[in-house]
Amino acid sequence: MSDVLDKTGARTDEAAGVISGARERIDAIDDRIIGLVQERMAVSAVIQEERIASGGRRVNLSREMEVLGHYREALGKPGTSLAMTLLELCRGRI
Ligand SMILES: O=C(O)C(=O)C[C@]1(C(=O)O)C=C[C@@H](O)C=C1
Repeated sequence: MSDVLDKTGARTDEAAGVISGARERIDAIDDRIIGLVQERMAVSAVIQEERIASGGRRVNLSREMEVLGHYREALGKPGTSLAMTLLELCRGRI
């Protein structure tokens, strides 16, 4: 079996070609997602720094509930887990 067949798990050259092409698209999408997460972290930091400088707290739980609801409506229950991970990345663990 050739190396590309082995890497993709496919059993034919045709399937291996389709899988390799789709994986390239996934890698490109993941790069964009990572860039958006980093952009989200930077914007979130601006908000948190402004609130703390004004005498407020880093965390705003009512806003976090809105964010969790937004992801849950769009993606179902796993969306809540995704939003919790994003919030942890943006404001640290609480
Ligand atoms: O919207 C805010 O007030 C933020 O501070 C941003 C953010 C977020 O990353 O979405 C981060 C921390 C807060 O607890 C709530 C939400």
